[in-house]
Amino acid sequence: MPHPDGPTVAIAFHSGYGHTAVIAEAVARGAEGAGAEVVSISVGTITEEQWAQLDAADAIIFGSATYMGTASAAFHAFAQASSKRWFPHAWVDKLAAGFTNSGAKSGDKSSTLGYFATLAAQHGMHWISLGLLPGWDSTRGSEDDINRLGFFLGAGAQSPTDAGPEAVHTSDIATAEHLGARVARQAAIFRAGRTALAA
Ligand SMILES: Cc1cc2nc3c(=O)[nH]c(=O)nc-3n(C[C@H](O)[C@H](O)[C@H](O)COP(=O)(O)O)c2cc1C
Repeated sequence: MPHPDGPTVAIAFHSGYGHTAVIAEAVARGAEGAGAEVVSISVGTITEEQWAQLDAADAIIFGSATYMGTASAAFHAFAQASSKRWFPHAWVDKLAAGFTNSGAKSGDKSSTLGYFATLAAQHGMHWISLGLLPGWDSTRGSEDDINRLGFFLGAGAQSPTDAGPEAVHTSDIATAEHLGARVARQAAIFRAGRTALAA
């Protein structure tokens, strides 16, 4: 349930074949569970009303499948269209975070997350990292550990290329829920801080 004075977290994502959409839903669940109002926007079909929702959000979480070592073409088209917001510094001081999903365990997902962080910096946003230690990095670990792929910049997920969205890994879903909750909490802190400073 959104908290009445809670932050608004927007998720701006692209998923060509539905796997990354499962991760986006998990991010949304996590943010909602932490008291945020959540707006999920599939950027390939973004409308003027949805651009306005991004402008009004406290935080924007960027998400895309990794295609050819970066975000999808549809996500890049969205990012380039966001230059209209860059000119007037419309998104400055919002919080930002990111998630991606790909076929290989690595698959150059770091490159996609790094791109999201650069996009956020270009807009003057504050980047929120994943905030988890790596899972599955010792003999006691397993692929069921949260953050099993060991990312720091954001949430990473791996889905087999020959299976549908139902095969998205439960650990990656839990990791994405964590990211959504963390961004919602940080956004609530920023919101409360701004209110306190303005009083
Ligand atoms: C055009 C294209 C490029 C891809 N490039 C990569 C890549 O660079 N690294 C990787 O691990 N997987 C790559 N994949 C696999 C996708 O990332 C993977 O299937 C992912 O689950 C797709 O997510 P989606 O269903 O949200 O589109 C690529 C797939 C396509 C269609």
